Amino acid sequence: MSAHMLADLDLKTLTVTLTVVTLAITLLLCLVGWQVGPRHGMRYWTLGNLAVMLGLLLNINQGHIPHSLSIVLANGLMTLGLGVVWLGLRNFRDLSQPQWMPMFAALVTMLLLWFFRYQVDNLPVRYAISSLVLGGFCLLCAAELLVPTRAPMRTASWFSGLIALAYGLILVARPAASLAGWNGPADLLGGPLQLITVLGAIAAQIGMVSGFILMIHYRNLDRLRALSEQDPLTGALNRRSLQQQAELMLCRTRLSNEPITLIMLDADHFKRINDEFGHQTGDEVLCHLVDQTRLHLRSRDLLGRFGGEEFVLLLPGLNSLSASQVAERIRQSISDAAWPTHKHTVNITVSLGVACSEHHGYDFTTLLGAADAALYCAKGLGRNRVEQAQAPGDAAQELVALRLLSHFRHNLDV
Ligand SMILES: Nc1nc2c(ncn2[C@@H]2O[C@H](COP(=O)(O)OP(=O)(O)OP(=O)(O)O)[C@@H](O)[C@H]2O)c(=O)[nH]1
Repeated sequence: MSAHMLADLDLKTLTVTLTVVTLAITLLLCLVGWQVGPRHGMRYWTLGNLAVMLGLLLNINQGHIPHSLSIVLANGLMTLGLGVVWLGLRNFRDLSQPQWMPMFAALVTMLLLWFFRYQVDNLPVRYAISSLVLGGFCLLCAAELLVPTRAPMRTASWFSGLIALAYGLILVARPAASLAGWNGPADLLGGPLQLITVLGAIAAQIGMVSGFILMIHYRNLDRLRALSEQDPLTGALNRRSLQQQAELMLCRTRLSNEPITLIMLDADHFKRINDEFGHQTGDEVLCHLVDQTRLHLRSRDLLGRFGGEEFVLLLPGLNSLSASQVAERIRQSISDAAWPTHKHTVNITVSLGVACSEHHGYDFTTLLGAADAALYCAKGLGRNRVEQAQAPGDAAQELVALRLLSHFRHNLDV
């Protein structure tokens, strides 16, 4: 925008526009808040914008209402509003929300403005105080937004954060510009820097609030995705997404020619735990099994609930020997960690079958079948043990015998 165009703009019209934009945005936030409920900081953002809008309304009536309202209270409300927006961002990130801080900042701002209006009438100092406090809160908002997060949340959060940072820097630079003599006392009420500040405020309002709404949208998407992918009881992947993610992982490891191992884990005599302690304890034991298992997994490993008390693990990059060692550690830690309920201590063990791509290839169903057969061996050989899958064709008859033995022991409950 050229200096001529800027000179054609008048501050009052721009400030009225900013007030109307803030009002529209507050209404929009109310509507969004209605849909998403009180969570996600939305209530703070709506209240914050409402306070900023009331402050602007008072401010544009300068000359028609007393300065105690149009300057002192107006700036107090704007400070409070931006502070409350900052609280909303902390609420969104599940951080503590020191509610005293915006109120304290607003009170101090009002006291100082009152002093520099009614005791010592000094416009540049008032200008510096309001710029520094409002700019400070914008920078605090930027600090909450420009944090490492995963895509696509990062796009929305950093978008808002960069806007808050840019606008915060403009605001705190204003007193410096005055000190440097770029903005004389006459310019404070309508000079180019003041016009740019108000234009910037309109853009920042629209940009930041659009970013907030996107942030809520991405968070809801994340939650929906987690709901559709996770087993609601244990938090492990559900069977459908286990299969999808396993097939992708198998494809990738085949292309990179890495080994990958599938482990099937099954709780021993789980029916007995349900019968003896009740289904609720049974459910808690399943969660405990998953927690214990996770302790031995890396972030890239997959853990899914295949059904009932049966879980599948996929360990990329591990051959059968290393994966069997992981399986053994899981078995050991579960059998060592008795599960204390409020009434009893439940001892639980697991059996595990291990099948590696080295012998069984990269097809999910084939690996699963091989690990399942190894699991049957582990059950047939007395449970609470790890068995490696036989190479294909090695021991078909032996497997049939072990399946029968496993069924027999299961029926006898030994
Ligand atoms: N509490 C609880 N129980 C479940 C859940 N899913 C399956 N089960 C129970 O898990 C038990 C599985 O029993 P079985 O298949 O006979 O196996 P098991 O008793 O563990 O015996 P082995 O596997 O042979 O050691 C059944 O009693 C199911 O009702 C669940 O989500 N919660």
